[in-house]
Amino acid sequence: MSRTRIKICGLTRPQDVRAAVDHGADAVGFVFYPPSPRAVSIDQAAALVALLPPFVTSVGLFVNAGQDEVDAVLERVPLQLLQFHGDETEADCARYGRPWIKAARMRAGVDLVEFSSLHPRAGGILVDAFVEGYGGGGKTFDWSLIPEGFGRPLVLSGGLDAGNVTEAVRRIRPWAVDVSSGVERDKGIKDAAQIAAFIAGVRQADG
Ligand SMILES: O=C(O)c1ccccc1N[C@@H]1O[C@H](COP(=O)(O)O)[C@@H](O)[C@H]1O
Repeated sequence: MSRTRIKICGLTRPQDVRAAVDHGADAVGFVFYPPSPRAVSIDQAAALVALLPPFVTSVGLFVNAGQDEVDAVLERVPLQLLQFHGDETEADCARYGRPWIKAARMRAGVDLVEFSSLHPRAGGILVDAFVEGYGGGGKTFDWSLIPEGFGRPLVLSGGLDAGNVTEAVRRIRPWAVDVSSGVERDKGIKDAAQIAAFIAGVRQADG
């Protein structure tokens, strides 16, 4: 069994990028969704991505962004993976010639297999709790909505933190986990000790 990949999302400060990298994150996420308290400008993101060493993936998160908006970011920020967290169609996501993952907003009645069939070219399906405002809500969802043997790379997110991630990984065995609120001391302000504890919690489940 390979180790669970870890993404730390919603970084806004150089020291938080360094903490994520130093503690062993595989990917870091930057939010390009203006209403989010974690939103970064293009200049800010370019400076933060420049801090990343090789083999740590830079991820750009978008919510129902226009093509011009995404293109403007991609022109200046070397993002390696796109995360579409809104109501984007497969065609919307495929426009940029970059790999992407697609978020499913989970609540009772959502059929993940059907959702997945609508996004056949996404590199993975991220599952997050349905919240007003699209994400970053620090809310868990009913993990039994995830079918056993899902069959595609699954990124588990939504309300994960150092206190629940070990159980989550043991139970779901996702390809990766993604966390934002659960490693923060304030919105957009990460806490190095919580990042370290979160990553240790994942590794404990990996065995
Ligand atoms: O982080 C945000 O502000 C955000 C805004 C809009 C859409 C998604 C957002 N973040 C993503 O939400 C999930 C769950 O986050 P949390 O750990 O529950 O806070 C995660 O995938 C973030 O990447």
